[in-house]
Amino acid sequence: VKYWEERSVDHERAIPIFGSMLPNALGKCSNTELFLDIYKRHSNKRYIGLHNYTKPSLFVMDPQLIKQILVKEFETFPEHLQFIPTDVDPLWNNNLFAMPGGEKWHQLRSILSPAFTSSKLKAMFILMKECCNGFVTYYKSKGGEVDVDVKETFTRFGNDLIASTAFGITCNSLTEPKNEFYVLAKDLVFLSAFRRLTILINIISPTIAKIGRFPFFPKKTKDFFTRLVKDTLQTRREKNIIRHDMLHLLMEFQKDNHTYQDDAHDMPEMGYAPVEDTNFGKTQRTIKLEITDDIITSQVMIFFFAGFETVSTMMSYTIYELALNSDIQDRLRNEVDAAFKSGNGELTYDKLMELKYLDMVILESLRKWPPFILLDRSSVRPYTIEPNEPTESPLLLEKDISVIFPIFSIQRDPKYFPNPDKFDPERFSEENRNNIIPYTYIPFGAGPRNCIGSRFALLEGKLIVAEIVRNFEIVRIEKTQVPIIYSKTIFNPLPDDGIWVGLQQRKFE
Ligand code: HEM
Repeated sequence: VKYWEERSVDHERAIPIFGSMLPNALGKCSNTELFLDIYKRHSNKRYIGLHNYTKPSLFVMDPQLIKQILVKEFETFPEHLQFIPTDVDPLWNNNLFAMPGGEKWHQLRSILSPAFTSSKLKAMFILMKECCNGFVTYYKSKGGEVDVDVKETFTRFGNDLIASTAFGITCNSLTEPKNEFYVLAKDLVFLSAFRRLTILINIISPTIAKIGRFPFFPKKTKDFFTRLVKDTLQTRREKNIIRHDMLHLLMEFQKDNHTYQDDAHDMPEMGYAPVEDTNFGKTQRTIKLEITDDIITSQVMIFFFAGFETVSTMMSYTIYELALNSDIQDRLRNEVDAAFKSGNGELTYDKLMELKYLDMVILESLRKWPPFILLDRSSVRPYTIEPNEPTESPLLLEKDISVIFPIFSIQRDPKYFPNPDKFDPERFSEENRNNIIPYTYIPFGAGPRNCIGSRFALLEGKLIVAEIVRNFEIVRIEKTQVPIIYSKTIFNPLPDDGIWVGLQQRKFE
């Protein structure tokens, strides 16, 4: 616990085992509040040291330094802190997120990137629309006004959407709430107390974690999804089935495992560029990695894992803010209604992309409520942070040091976003967005390891929000929590009792 003191770095107090995390470990506050408090105590500094339990971690708050570590020094900080030892659960360890940042990750990232270009997203848009229609039809069938826990319902919607676009499976978790896919998928994504403990053991003592060999995914769910992917692959191969989803794209790559021109430059201008562009992925690469069925399974699992909770959080908070801000809702509805009208009652991909106010609303939702409160990186070689001022000294970071970037706190800092608790889409108007200080808005991360699914997530989020605003008035009800009381056990900024709003069916002449 003297790690930072010995290096004369300003730091948060730490105690054995719990490090700087005691208030959360004792259930006194949520993670969101813990990190927000730490940030507020030190927000005039570039960085401080803290202890993530026993792991010394550098807590970086300065946007310039964030850029330096995430982008310029990517080769020094190319990976995340490992949740479990690298050889314990291949299904987890072989996915893009968990993989250490070497050549294998580079190659896999290059292989997967084309799945998220505009042409591929456009093809998947049709599948997304089917899921949206299912959602709207379900709530319309209830008639009048319904009270909805949007977190729960978007978790179901997000499940069906990613089941369709990644796994190639059709399910309706609203009309069949206990379908096997949904029940097991929740098991996969939900971090039970035991799974959280295994992650913690790996942070506190990687040696014990290596001996324990606790897998990341529960066996039953892992077996179910592995079998499902294998069976789907086999059926498609036998019957030559083509469905425009991620499984199909991965199968195509498996067949033609050579060189391709990464068409990342074909990315649509999805409103405000969610991440800093880098040159990575824009050059021609020769892919040597063999895409086995197991590698395919690992990737669809991570798309599921990474895109299920995050997207449902983004959509829930957007709808929640619209319920609380009726003026913003009305303005958005006017824009959406006009788009439906010009498409004769249909919302096309191109029309959706043109909706500027919708873009501003979603971006502001991701500012105020980023689904991940932190980003992290680990170093693979020593690195020195040079001083910025005469009073500072160089700081030598050793190999394997963990670096944390408090996205939630930065995006709620009044220095960067005045009146930060106000939901104000104008921050992202065409004139204003240029004034946002780079690296103070990074809900999808930044640098080569940014979120590969950001455009997919924005498309999905925009589509369902537009459909809801088109078909329902969103209203505040008694159960709508203001302010939100964060759960002390869920890592990210969510309440324990759901996010409630009322949906009133609109009447069209
Ligand atoms: C609103 C929704 C989402 C948010 C806020 C989000 C956020 C993030 C963040 C913060 C990271 C880490 C970036 C970094 O460390 O710089 C990440 C990584 C990742 N995300 Fe997302 N994500 C979302 C949706 C999705 C979706 C829908 C998918 C897949 C279809 C996805 C797949 C991934 C993958 C595979 C990675 C790891 C990338 C790599 O390490 O190369 N995410 N996401």
